[in-house]
Amino acid sequence: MEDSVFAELELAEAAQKVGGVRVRQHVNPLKASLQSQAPVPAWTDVYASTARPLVVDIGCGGGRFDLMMAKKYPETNFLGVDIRAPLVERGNKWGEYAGVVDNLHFAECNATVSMGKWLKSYAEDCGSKVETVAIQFPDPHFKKRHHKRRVVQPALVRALAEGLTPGARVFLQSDVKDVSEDMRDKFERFGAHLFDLDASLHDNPLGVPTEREVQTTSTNGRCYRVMLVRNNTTV
Ligand SMILES: C[S@@+](CC[C@H](N)C(=O)[O-])C[C@H]1O[C@@H](n2cnc3c(N)ncnc32)[C@H](O)[C@@H]1O
Repeated sequence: MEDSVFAELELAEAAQKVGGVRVRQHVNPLKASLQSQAPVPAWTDVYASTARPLVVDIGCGGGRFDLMMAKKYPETNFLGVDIRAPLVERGNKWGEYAGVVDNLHFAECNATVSMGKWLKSYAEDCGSKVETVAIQFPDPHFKKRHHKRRVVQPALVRALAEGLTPGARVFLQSDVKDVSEDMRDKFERFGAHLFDLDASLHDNPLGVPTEREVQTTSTNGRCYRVMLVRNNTTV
């Protein structure tokens, strides 16, 4: 099943390049239309059980990581979040196609703006824990004047600090050293005393690579990985 699903994914992506609807490569997250709070997902509609812990993948892209994780860990709910609506729609379609729907959902939002309310809602409305938030290979926005478009901003660090309970993990990885250091620096500056550095990691502790991670490692590129843990200091 898994092989055929991923073969179909490759075909769909190839088809897009030869004439289907193209997904824009980049979206400017600072656009005025992307500054409002996105509606919180209707948790009881999108998951078969909301008693399960939640893993959130911010900037999920094509969503293969989420699909594979949801298949591998049926007792955990997975939420792939992306700012590009077509990727989110496609992710949900692939979940249905693969028969992985009970614990997998993709939703559109600008994470920097909306994530705080979403995390709090899962904890308060479902009474369940957000176990891990992953930010993997975020868009690097190399030019200095575009660094403010990067997804990890003070507002997101504060949202994670407020929305996560002690013990929750934040997993950061990038193939760009400067981006990795910038993410870590933002957590140190704006989440000071609220997150402990668990480890700088050689391997991906989640056990399933993202699309970008496969691309990087298959060309012998380096991945810079950090795991942070929310401690019990109150905000
Ligand atoms: C380079 S891709 C990485 C995709 C995937 N995580 C991987 O490792 O293969 C970065 C993704 O983050 C999304 N993104 C960028 N800014 C975002 C934001 N503010 N909120 C949510 N998603 C965002 C982009 O649309 C894109 O799909």
